Amino acid sequence: MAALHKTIYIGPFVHCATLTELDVCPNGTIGVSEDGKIAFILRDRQERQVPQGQGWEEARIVRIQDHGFFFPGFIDTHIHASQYPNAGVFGSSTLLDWLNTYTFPLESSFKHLDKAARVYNRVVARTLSHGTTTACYYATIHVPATNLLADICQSRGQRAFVGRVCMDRMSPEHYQDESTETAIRDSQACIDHVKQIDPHFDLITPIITPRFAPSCTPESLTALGHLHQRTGVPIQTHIAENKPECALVQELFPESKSYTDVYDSFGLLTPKTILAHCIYLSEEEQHLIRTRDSKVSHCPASNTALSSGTAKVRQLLDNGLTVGLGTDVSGGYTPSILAQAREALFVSRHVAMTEGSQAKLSVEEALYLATRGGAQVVGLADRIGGFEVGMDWDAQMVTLSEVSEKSDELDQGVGPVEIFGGEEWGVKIAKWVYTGDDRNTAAVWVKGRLVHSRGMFKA
Ligand SMILES: Nc1nc2[nH]cnc2c(=O)[nH]1
Ligand SMILES: [Zn+2]
Repeated sequence: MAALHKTIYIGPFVHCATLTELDVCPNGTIGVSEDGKIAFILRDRQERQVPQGQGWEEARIVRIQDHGFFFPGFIDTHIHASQYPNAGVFGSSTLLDWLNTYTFPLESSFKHLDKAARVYNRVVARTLSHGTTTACYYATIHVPATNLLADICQSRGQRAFVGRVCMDRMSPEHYQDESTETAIRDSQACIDHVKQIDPHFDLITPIITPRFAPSCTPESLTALGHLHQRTGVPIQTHIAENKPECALVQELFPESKSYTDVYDSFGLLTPKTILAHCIYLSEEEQHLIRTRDSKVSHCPASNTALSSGTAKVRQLLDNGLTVGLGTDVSGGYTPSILAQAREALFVSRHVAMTEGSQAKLSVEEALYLATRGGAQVVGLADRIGGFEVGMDWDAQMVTLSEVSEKSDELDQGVGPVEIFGGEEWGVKIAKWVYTGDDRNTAAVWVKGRLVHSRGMFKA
């Protein structure tokens, strides 16, 4: 479902021009046609020239309130929808014991479809409320629940990549694929389901999801490589997240040169592969990923929460890798990509404490990773991540309100960003990134369809 009506969005808009530069248009007008695509962009309200004779006279108008602006929707390149009930629950665990203690028991409960329905409806609604217009979801091993997640994303209007998790070892027997044959059969069933509900993958795309190398036998990795080759469906997995995990991979795949080489040797390192974490990668591995044009999902909150390590994002970027942000719920504690931008900024400062100040990311760079970078990671850079004519209107309305005269009264329901008037755009954006939350996300659209709204915008 798209926009249904021509709509003209009037007010400031902000998006990323390059990795290091924002494009701020304080007096913008953006026309979005019925198919949800941007039809025109005018940069100066005084000279506004809406196209004549094409029905734009009757278009709906959406105006920005207060100190707000339109911003591209966020792209979460790595999130476990099934782990949402555990967001914030990780204690002092690290990856491998966290999987056994918290994660497998929760995920295995998704054999009950009523549980899946409750959690998946909530996580899609919640991520939309944080401005996430595209999400790359890991579900569980269960076919009915995974298909239900695809259905829910479609009906709620979120653009999504939905993956049935493949794993046939190193988890309780009741929560693993019985065999390579059943793993492939079940993955194919989930691909077929998406083909049925969205034949051209306009909104929902299936994604082949080997959990990570230790969870998969060489036989199933081989078969998943073939499945990718046969179907062209993208791939997502984890890599080099934690030191004991890397040691385990070396032990399980002694003939492989590296963790990256494991995926490469099974045909799983392709331009359509999204690799989460990438903390402990040698220069050689980064070079191999670059050569294969595989993509990186940086998950800073998760990497800190599970004390996995600090990903060297500056180095990854300097080595020519394509990087987006992932919440990695529930390794990560929040479904907010705005929070990931903030966490990425802080993690880069921790890296800078040992590697030098060039490691620090800027606010502009963090926002780039959250939007354009994410769009490149999911292979949709020509459709989402910025505002250009011909791109889809996947956008959020951010509202920042000015502190009132009676500054001792806190307005209920107004977001936490404190604007005092006279702030320049760079300051406003920095305040949003460092102090904002979902209360500042007034409305969210995917392909021109309103998929979330709150507060004043709702009236
Ligand atoms: N963060 C994270 N890493 C993993 N590695 C294998 N499975 C997982 C998972 O569920 N979350
Ligand atoms: Zn993960």
